[in-house]
Amino acid sequence: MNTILRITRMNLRHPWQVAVAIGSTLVAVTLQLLIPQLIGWAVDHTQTAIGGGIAGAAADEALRTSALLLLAVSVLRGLFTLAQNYFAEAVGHHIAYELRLAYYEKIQRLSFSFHDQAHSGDLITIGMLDLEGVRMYFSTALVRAVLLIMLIGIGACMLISTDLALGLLTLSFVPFVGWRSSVTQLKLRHTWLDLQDRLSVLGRVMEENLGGIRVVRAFAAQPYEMLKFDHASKKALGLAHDRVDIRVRNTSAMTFSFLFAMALVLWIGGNKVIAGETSVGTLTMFLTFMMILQMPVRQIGFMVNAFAHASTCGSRLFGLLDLDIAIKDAPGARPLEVSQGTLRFDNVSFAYNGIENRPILKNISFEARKGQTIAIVGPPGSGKSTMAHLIPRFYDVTGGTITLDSQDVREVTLATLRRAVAVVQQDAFLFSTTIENNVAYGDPWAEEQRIERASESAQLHNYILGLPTSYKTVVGERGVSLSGGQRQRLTIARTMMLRPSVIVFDDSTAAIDAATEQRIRSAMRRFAKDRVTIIIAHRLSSLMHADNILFIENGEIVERGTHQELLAKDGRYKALYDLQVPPGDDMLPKQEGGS
Ligand SMILES: Nc1ncnc2c1ncn2[C@@H]1O[C@H](COP(=O)(O)OP(=O)(O)OP(=O)(O)O)[C@@H](O)[C@H]1O
Repeated sequence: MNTILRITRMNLRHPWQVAVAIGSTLVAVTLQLLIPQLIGWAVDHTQTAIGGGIAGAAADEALRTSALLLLAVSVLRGLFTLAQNYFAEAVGHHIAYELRLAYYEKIQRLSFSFHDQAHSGDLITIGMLDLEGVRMYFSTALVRAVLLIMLIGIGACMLISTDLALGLLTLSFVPFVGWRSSVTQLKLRHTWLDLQDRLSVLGRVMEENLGGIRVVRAFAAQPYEMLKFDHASKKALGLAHDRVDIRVRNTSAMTFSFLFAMALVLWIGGNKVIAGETSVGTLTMFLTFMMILQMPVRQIGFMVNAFAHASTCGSRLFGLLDLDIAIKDAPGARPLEVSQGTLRFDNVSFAYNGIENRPILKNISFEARKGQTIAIVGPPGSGKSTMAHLIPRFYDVTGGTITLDSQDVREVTLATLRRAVAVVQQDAFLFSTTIENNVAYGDPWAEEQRIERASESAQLHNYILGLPTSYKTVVGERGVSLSGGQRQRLTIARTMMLRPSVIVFDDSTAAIDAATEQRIRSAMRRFAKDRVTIIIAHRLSSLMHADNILFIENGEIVERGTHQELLAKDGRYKALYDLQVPPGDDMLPKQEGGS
């Protein structure tokens, strides 16, 4: 009920369109109620004229007048129905527009901990189908309710006041058809929700298949994938059959009860006409009214369903819109001001979703000053990426503090923090647009020369120039037309377009060969002078030049120091070094001593 009230209140934010839609409905219904009366009146007048022996001109006149009146009423009714539909739809579309923006904005702001658990397919379903359910509420539920209440209510009063017995007979099919249609629609709705679930499973199977099409082909898994799809598809087909079954059986029952009531009206009404208790015109009016009432009464079910549908869709949609955002600006947060550019981790601990008994990071402390390079190395799953994700507040620390120039990252505005901290992600995600747009993603108005300089530093410029449409080349979905290494270099160029105070390379050169990586590092030397650089890598050649190397194991720093200091310690780092470098072979690039 709260959801319905909330949607109604949203509709009322467009008062004049709502007023025109409801006003037009009222006029259209009034005109519709005139039609049976006009027909009855025409029949009676014509009959009186024939009975009085003045057939010819008077009967003609009566017929012409009623035909013209009928035409005028029908045209007017059509025009008001048009206005009703137009404005009711307009209200719905305005609401859909507002909700779509609010929904998209909310999804943009919801924190990573939410997105870690939500399925993107489900979020798209809420944003499309549930939003559509709320959009339809005004025209299919509210306006239809006004129309049906008016039509059936006023019509019933008119008929009963004309002839009690015939009136009750005429309306006798209304409760049955109204009930059957509501039950049917609610049953259909139930199966519709099931069908939605099954279709979204089907969507997920398809989405996953398309996303992993290379894996499917490489494993020759098409038959298995077909089987999976067929299984999900058959379930949907079974439900679709059930729905047709429910609909057909109920349509027949409703049509039968209507025709049965009509036969009764004709029989008893006919007897009344013969007995002189009522006129042929009145009987015609009753029968015409039944015809007019048939469709709206069947729509009672649609209306009941529309209320239920709007309520379910609305509660899902509002459930998401009302979610509290875990990571947002603290009250009174100030813009981050960077002068020295010193990053500090002070006794930082972290656990995903606040699950304290599964800590991912424990008591991490280190400091990095402007111009320094910090490297993080350690076994897979030891918490390296997690450390990087805490700096721009993708997640909040569960203990300790992270500061940038002594300002706690939780106390500055998110917008300024994220401009100051750039992360080149492990997963090189590209948008399906041109190379130029991808590089300039963080600064869409950047001049061409800057885009080219960033691409040059990322060792991609020459490759791009060799493409037929150079920087205007479209990279395909997720950058599918580029190699893994090219994608990574493009994401490096994209980040170099920004001027962050802290830049994190999260295993972002893993797909780039060592020689190209070295050239990128040389090109970046000037860039690195003005900021803190954090390198996360498994390949020691990517990080051994760092000023400070942190070796992480099980979320703790177990060793720290420069490359030489760590080798001298003869601990975990040295063991990893020995694995990667054959004894006697020195990997440290001779021309590079530092960052
Ligand atoms: N979003 C998440 N929700 C819950 N647990 C997570 C999430 N991301 C990572 N983890 C867990 O946290 C631990 C550390 O993950 P993290 O990605 O930081 O490791 P890593 O050292 O960067 O690994 P790799 O070298 O393989 O990239 C892992 O055990 C992982 O399963």
